[in-house]
Amino acid sequence: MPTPLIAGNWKMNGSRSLVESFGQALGDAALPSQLDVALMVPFPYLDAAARALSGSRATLGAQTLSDQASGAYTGEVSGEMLRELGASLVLVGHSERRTLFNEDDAAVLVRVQRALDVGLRPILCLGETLAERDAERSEAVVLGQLDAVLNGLEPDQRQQLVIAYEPVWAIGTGRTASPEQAQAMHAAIRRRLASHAEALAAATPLLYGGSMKADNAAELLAQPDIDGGLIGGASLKIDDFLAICQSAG
Ligand SMILES: O=C(CO)COP(=O)(O)O
Repeated sequence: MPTPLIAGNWKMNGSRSLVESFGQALGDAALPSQLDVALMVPFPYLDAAARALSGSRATLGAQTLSDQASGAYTGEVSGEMLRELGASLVLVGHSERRTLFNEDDAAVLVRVQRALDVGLRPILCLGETLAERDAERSEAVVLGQLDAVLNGLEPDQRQQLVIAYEPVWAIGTGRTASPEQAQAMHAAIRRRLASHAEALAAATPLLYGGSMKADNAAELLAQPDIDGGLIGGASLKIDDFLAICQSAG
């Protein structure tokens, strides 16, 4: 079974002082021994976060990366730059990137490949909209997003993936997927991974995201195929984030 991972996605929130507070609190916290913790902070805070988290077990991640390695792409940030600033993880294909920034499956695959090229571990985000769930297309949509990446990678590259199932209708809405709904999708993802290789299915961490909070985390994390969480809003409050970390122990 993969080591549980709790990753906080700050999105376009936070501040330099919040970075400092999290570094301090995560350094002081008695975290469960079998737990990986990560914070995905906005680009401008990566450098400060690398320093602030250096006395803690938490690793550092970014929220996206350019589909180009370098060059005349004003405003973009390359995977190599993220590595240089101390990131080891990067979100790819978050539903906000897919919807608001028009990143389709091909764009997601290129970014996964760019991340792998420079040694960043991609957290590949998958999820269906409410309309797709209501039309009973959830599994087809999510597995389609997954296949678009798996089929573009070599077997050794697939082993680097972390996968996050984040139903779009549960993100930032306070409406979480039920443990049964989340487990069912995670099991479907696990089966699809197993169709490539049993070892891949066994080793890939599958995170749930979407209104995961201190008071519902334990029930979600108790599901057999949920290996951790990708936390949005609750990752901006240190007490809530630490409580979720404790639930994963
Ligand atoms: O999008 C998310 C994490 O990437 C989930 O956000 P919330 O936890 O705020 O619903």
